[in-house]
Amino acid sequence: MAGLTLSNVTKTFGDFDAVKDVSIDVRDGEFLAVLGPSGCGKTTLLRLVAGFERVSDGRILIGGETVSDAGGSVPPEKRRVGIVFQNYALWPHMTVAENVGYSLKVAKVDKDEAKRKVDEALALVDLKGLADRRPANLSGGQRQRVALARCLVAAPSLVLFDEPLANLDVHLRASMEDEFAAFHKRTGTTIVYITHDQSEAMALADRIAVMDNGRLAQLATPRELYNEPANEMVASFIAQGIVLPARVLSAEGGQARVEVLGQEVAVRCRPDDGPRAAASICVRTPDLEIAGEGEPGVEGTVTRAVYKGGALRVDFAPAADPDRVISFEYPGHTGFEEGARLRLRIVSGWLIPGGQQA
Ligand SMILES: Nc1ncnc2c1ncn2[C@@H]1O[C@H](COP(=O)(O)OP(=O)(O)OP(=O)(O)O)[C@@H](O)[C@H]1O
Repeated sequence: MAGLTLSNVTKTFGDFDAVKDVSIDVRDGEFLAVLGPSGCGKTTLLRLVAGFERVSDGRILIGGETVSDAGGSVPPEKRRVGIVFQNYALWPHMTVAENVGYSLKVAKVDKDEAKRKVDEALALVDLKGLADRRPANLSGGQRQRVALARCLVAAPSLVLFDEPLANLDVHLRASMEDEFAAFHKRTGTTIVYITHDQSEAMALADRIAVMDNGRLAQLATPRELYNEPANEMVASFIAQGIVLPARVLSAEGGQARVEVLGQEVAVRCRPDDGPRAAASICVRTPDLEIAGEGEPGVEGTVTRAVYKGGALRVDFAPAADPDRVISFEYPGHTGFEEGARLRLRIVSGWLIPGGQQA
C-alpha cells in the first residue's frame, strides 16, 4: 500500500478552475472520504489521481513518487490505482471469476498463479462460493463486491471509490457500509472514497476532505467537522448546522461570550480566537432548548412543524429577524402548532473561526 499526496493541485478547464489549489496528505492505510455538493470537483479530483486528467498546476505523489505535475503525467495503467465505480462496469458475458481475473489474463500471468490470486481476491470480499455465477444473477451488493475484487486482484497501491453505493437501496447501503469498513480494517488498504452522502463519509472515513467550489473547505476527522467547522460552508453543510450572525464580546482559552439575536450565549471557540464585531456561530439541535417561564431566550413564532417519525422538524422565525428561519428537531410528536409563540434558548454552539482557512 502507499500514501497519496496532493500538493497545491489545480485543474482548469478553459478559464474555469474545477479544482483549485488543493493540498491533501493521505497516510498509508488511511481511509479518506472526499465529500461535497454536486459540482464541487470531487470527480475531477478522482480523475486526476487515477491519471485520466493531468494537473494544470501543482503535483500528485503516490507512495512518494511524483505521478503528475506540470511537466508530465504517469499514465493510468502504470499508477497501480484501483477504481471501484458506481455502476460496477462488469462484463455481463463473463463469470465472476473471469471478471475478476481479466486483467491477469491480459497481463499473461501464469494460469495457476492467476487462479490463486482470483481466489484470494474473492475470499477478501467474501464471494468465494459465487465464482461461476454471471453478474446478471447477483444482487447489487454482490456486484459491487465483484468490482472490488477485480480491483484488488491487481494489488493496487491505493483504491479509489467513486460513489460506490449511489445505486443501492437504503438497506443494502447500510450493510455495504459495514462491509467496506470491515474490508478496510482487514486489509489496511489506502482508500480515497468519493461521495456526496455525509452519513456514509462519517461512518467510514478516518478523515473527510470537504470540497466547496473546487477548493478544500476543511480536512478533518468526522467529529472535528461536526463539532468545529472551519467556516460557514462546512457548518451549514454538515448535519444541516444553523449558522447565525453573532458579535463576539469576549473570547479566551476556547470559550467565548457572544451576542446572538439579542441573547448573550457562551459558546466554544478556537483557543486563538478573539473578540470581533462581525462573526457567526454554528448551532445544532442539541444546542437549543425551549425557554421556560421567566427564562431568557429568543422570542419568535413557529412557522412550520412536520412530524418526522420520533421527532418534529420545527421551523422557528425569531421576532428580531423573521427571515432567518431556524430549523431544529424536537423530540416527541406534539407540542408545536403553526403560529405558536415560544422562546428558544441557545445554550451552546461553536464560534466559526474568523477569516481563517482550514
Ligand atoms: N471536462 C470538463 N470540461 C469542462 N468543465 C468540466 C469538465 N469536467 C468537469 N467540469 C466542471 O468542473 C466542475 C466540477 O465537476 P466534477 O464532476 O468534478 O464535480 P462533482 O463534485 O464530482 O459533481 P457530482 O457530485 O455532480 O458528480 C463542474 O462545474 C463541472 O461542470
